[in-house]
Amino acid sequence: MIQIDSLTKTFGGFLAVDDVTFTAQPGRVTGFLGPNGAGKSTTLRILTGLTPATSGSATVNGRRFSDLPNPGLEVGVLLDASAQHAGRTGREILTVAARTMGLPARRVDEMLDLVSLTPDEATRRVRHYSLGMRQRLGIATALLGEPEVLVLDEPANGLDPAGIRWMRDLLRDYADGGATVLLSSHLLHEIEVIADDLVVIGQGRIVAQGTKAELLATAGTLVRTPHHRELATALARRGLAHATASHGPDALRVEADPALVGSVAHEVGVPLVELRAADGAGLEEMFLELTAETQREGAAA
Ligand SMILES: Nc1ncnc2c1ncn2[C@@H]1O[C@H](COP(=O)(O)OP(=O)(O)OP(=O)(O)O)[C@@H](O)[C@H]1O
Repeated sequence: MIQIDSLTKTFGGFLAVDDVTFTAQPGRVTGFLGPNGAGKSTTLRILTGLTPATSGSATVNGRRFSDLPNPGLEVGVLLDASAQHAGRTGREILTVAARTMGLPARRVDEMLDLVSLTPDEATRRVRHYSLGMRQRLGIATALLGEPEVLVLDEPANGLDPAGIRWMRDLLRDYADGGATVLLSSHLLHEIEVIADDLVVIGQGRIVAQGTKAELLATAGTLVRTPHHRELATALARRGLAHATASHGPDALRVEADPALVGSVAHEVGVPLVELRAADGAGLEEMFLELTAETQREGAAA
């Protein structure tokens, strides 16, 4: 289990992580989501002992990373796949890591096999690896000690669609085996399919968290009508929050259930083209709205 408790980090006067609290549970994949610069990597770097916290705490199985006697056996970490020693071969990197953790040499071959790096690729120097191969090697290193906890920063970076599917299945199986899996991404759809729980961060602060099902439920209702202005006015009169949805100029996303939205439309005689619970697309919009202040392109403005 991972516990982040009132975690705060400032760089000079800049507040990068602001009183962040969440847990990632065993047997579940927790997606840590937020736009660029939201504070995800900083949180994960504190969790894995690479950066000190300004205040608050981050623990793995109840202990700080720096207090774990043999961290690789308890927590597998993949933060920056490009940070691996470029002059070593993939096999050498795994062999050194296995020795450091006191693991038998056969684990190296098992891991190479697991991440589908061929014997030829394993003897190439990492500087000649593609980003996808580096991610695979990073995953192999993280899983070497069969840790109960996995922490991965943007693991899908550089992977092709088949690689993304492979990574997703691997992490799903790992969590199904009882492990705690925490992974970050700035792309909702990348982790929406795999995450059981979501923690959404924007400008260093948690803006939403819960199970995916809960967050989907709060994504509200998608409604389409040619008379969207009249409907918007009627919804506003009832105090129901709504926003234009990206499904088209005639679409609204309303923070209420479909039955209520339908009855408001009926009251004001507005015909509807579509009325349904907002799905993943609704979640995407909610994510954009929640983190709007940190969207550089003003995507949700
Ligand atoms: N060492 C540092 N010194 C100063 N500012 C930093 C430092 N590390 C991170 N920051 C700032 O803290 C903020 C959060 O950065 P962080 O890397 O945690 O974001 P992120 O959510 O991981 O973003 P991305 O999706 O782009 O990786 C950013 O504004 C970043 O510039």
